[in-house]
Amino acid sequence: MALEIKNISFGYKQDVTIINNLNMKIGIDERVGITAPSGFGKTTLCKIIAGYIKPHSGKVLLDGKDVHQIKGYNPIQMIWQHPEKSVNPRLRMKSVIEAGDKVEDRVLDGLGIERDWYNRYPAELSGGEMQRFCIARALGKKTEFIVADEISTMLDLITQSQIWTFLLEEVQQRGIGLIVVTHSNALMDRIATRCLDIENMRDGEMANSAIQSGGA
Ligand SMILES: Nc1ncnc2c1ncn2[C@@H]1O[C@H](COP(=O)(O)OP(=O)(O)OP(=O)(O)O)[C@@H](O)[C@H]1O
Repeated sequence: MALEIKNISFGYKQDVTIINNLNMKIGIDERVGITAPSGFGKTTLCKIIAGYIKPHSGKVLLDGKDVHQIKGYNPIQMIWQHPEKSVNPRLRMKSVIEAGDKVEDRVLDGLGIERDWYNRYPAELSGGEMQRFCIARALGKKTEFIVADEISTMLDLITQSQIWTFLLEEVQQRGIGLIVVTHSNALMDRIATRCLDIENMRDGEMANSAIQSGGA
């Protein structure tokens, strides 16, 4: 199982290209860190990979299948930087978590999700509690890849550490590929088996050849 980004180009305005003919291949056994300066297009790339934005040209393929054609549960799950923006504010957390694939109790417990949070609305949870729900929701049984876009930036260090310890163990045990965007070198060194600096990737270059980062 591999994720292939093939000749992807995209811009929000016709005359401004943000992503220009990008190529990369990521295996399910990899944890790939993506870096670039602010505003360079990391979130945009994450949204394209997870199927939220269609590229102007090129394709994202999961095991050879175009991810933008996949119907039903999306095996490429994105976890967003701002969890409150990624849930419907009018739904109680029980409905939020049940809207996706079945999430095992082991995952809920591992993330420290208390069951009495289920009856609350998103605005009644802290940012850290909400992010735990969003991570659990992304870990449905049919998930093959997780795209984590700055998911712990707003959390305190203890919560960051708890969440990453669980998430890392989970992806390694279940064989889920991980794509991580972070500005933290320490986190990158802890998590990534490979680091891609998309700022320095030349037009059409295969990102496979980018510099290696330390493994976790
Ligand atoms: N929906 C949108 N419409 C128009 N322009 C957008 C939109 N979303 C993002 N942009 C612009 O596209 C560029 C890339 O944004 P993106 O959020 O992908 O960058 P980033 O590398 O993730 O930044 P950061 O590290 O600050 O989160 C920025 O200049 C941003 O202003």
